[in-house]
Amino acid sequence: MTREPLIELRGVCKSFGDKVILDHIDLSIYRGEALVIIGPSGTGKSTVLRAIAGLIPIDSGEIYIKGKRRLGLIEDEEDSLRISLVFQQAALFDSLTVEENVGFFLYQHSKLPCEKIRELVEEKLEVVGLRGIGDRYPAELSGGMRKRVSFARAIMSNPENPQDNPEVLLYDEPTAGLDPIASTVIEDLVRHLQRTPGGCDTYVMVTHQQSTIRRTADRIVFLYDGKIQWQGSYAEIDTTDHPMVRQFFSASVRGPIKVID
Ligand SMILES: Nc1ncnc2c1ncn2[C@@H]1O[C@H](COP(=O)(O)OP(=O)(O)OP(=O)(O)O)[C@@H](O)[C@H]1O
Repeated sequence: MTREPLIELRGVCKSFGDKVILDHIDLSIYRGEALVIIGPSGTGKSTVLRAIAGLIPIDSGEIYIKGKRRLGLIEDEEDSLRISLVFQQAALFDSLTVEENVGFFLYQHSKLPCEKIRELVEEKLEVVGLRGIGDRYPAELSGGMRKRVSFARAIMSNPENPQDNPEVLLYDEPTAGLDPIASTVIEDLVRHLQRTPGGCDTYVMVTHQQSTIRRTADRIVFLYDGKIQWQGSYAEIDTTDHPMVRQFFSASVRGPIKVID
């Protein structure tokens, strides 16, 4: 029996001006998968995430969500699954409390009583290990805590609309700028959310950090020059003789990847 992907990109192309960023990308994401996209800076990794999220239009190709072709952007139509994006910066509203930030979607889009929303927020804060901080403001938190608050917001769901529960999380460099220990906390949390009811079992992540790749990837895709150049597991990084992967992980300036000055 063939599994149907949750999300499928077929021949996706995207240029900015005359710069081709994605050149006929084919990529399938299956339920329960932990997919990590790697590659040199400026190669289009975040663009892939934003295309999957429906935040930017693609020039050509097709994106299928649970087998149904997406025709516009996320704001134009209802996807049959909710995709949540966790940005590199936690992107919290500074003037709102943690509780108001995490519950933002429900305060805006549901008729649930405030008391119920507060309870749901507290449950999600507990999942990310931050119980009892709902009254604080983002400025009072460390960078790692702010990230975890943004994770809680991403997995927020509405019990009145279970179809709104996030089924895919997109993480854009969740450990960028964090020290190694804070990174470990986030990496553990990513895996924890994947395995915990009330979390989200499928994710696609972009990261540059080797520890994050090692600890959070089931499958890795290597993007360069508009194309997926290589796919494999973390263990296969050590054994592959693919020249781009070798160059990337040996941090060499010599090889097929052009160094941008
Ligand atoms: N909205 C936009 N308008 C014009 N150019 C853009 C836009 N978004 C991205 N780009 C360009 O597309 C290229 C790919 O950007 P993208 O952010 O996807 O790369 P990336 O692989 O995620 O990079 P990094 O690892 O540095 O975060 C870059 O050259 C970037 O400047």
